[in-house]
Amino acid sequence: MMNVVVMGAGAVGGYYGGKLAQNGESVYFLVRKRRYEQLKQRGLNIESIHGNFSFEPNLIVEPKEVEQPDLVIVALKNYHLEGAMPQLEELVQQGAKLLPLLNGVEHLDLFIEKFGKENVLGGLCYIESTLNEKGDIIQKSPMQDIIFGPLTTQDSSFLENIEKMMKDAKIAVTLTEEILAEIWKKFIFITSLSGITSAVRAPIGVALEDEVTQAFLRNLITEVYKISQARQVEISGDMVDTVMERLKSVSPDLTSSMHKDLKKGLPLELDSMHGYLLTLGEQYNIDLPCLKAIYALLHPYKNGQN
Ligand SMILES: NC(=O)C1=CN([C@@H]2O[C@H](COP(=O)(O)OP(=O)(O)OC[C@H]3O[C@@H](n4cnc5c(N)ncnc54)[C@H](OP(=O)(O)O)[C@@H]3O)[C@@H](O)[C@H]2O)C=CC1
Ligand SMILES: CC(C)(CO)C(=O)C(=O)O
Repeated sequence: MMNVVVMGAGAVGGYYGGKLAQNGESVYFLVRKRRYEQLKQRGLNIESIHGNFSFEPNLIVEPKEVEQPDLVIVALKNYHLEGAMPQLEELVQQGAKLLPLLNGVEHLDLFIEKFGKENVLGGLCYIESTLNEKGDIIQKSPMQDIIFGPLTTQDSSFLENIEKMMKDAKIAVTLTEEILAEIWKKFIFITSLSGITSAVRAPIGVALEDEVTQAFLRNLITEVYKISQARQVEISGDMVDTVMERLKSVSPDLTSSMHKDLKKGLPLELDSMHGYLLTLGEQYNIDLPCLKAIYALLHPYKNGQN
């Protein structure tokens, strides 16, 4: 059995780690002091559209508490990464491979540079989950997909074991050789969705109902797609139409984790998402008026209000 470390027992890590632990996998939740106290006291409680569950998580505060870590599910916010790097480094030195599920692509370059492609898998997730004021995880929409894959040659049985472990835990998982394209497809989707829902301060249905806002959204998607093409990411089909159709097909109540964080007064992953795209735009000399507008509108709130 694999030893899985979940770094970031929040809305994403707590949910997926919880599903694996519930299914009898060996899961360690590497947490900081405040979350340690909270989870020790209350346990990990997941209120999910797929069925509620609660359990006592196996909490650790130091990487050395795991004898042989095989896989680290990294589910931190991008702005937490710097503080977490020494522990991630320790885990990699102990033999673990990293599977980041963060939104964005900037962290991937950072991980590859620091740890080498052979120690990092590409990954992403589609899930709408959030923490309530007690630290419990709330999941109201059904998606719970993880897509992952190798960035370089990897032992295929290791990858298949991860896939099987997740499937057995009823996580909708896809193992792909095209992980970079999948990461970019998610990036195009999420920077558009999070940008528009946060700027409008409403779920996606509101932006789609208004002709002017819908047209802005389409232009926003087009801008991010252009950057992916400048980066030579292979994405087949009409990505702008695909994203528009996907946004129209989801519940009008769907909103982004960025919009939820904005409402809670928490910091936003603005620099690693829209800010990062603007940096790439400058590099490739692409005009990005919609992205610039989104970035400017959200900038006052990027460090949170608490
Ligand atoms: N929520 C969602 O619906 C989705 C989120 N994502 C992405 O997934 C990533 C994680 O998001 P989400 O789960 O919502 O974020 P949360 O804020 O809910 O969880 C992040 C967790 O990381 C913990 N943390 C921070 N630093 C450390 C550290 N050094 N060691 C251990 N734990 C640490 C925080 O704990 P504490 O501060 O309490 O110590 C917190 O519990 C983001 O990139 C997000 O964009 C992707 C898809 C959907
Ligand atoms: C849109 C969603 C919920 C899909 O995973 C997401 O990734 C986010 O809000 O961060």
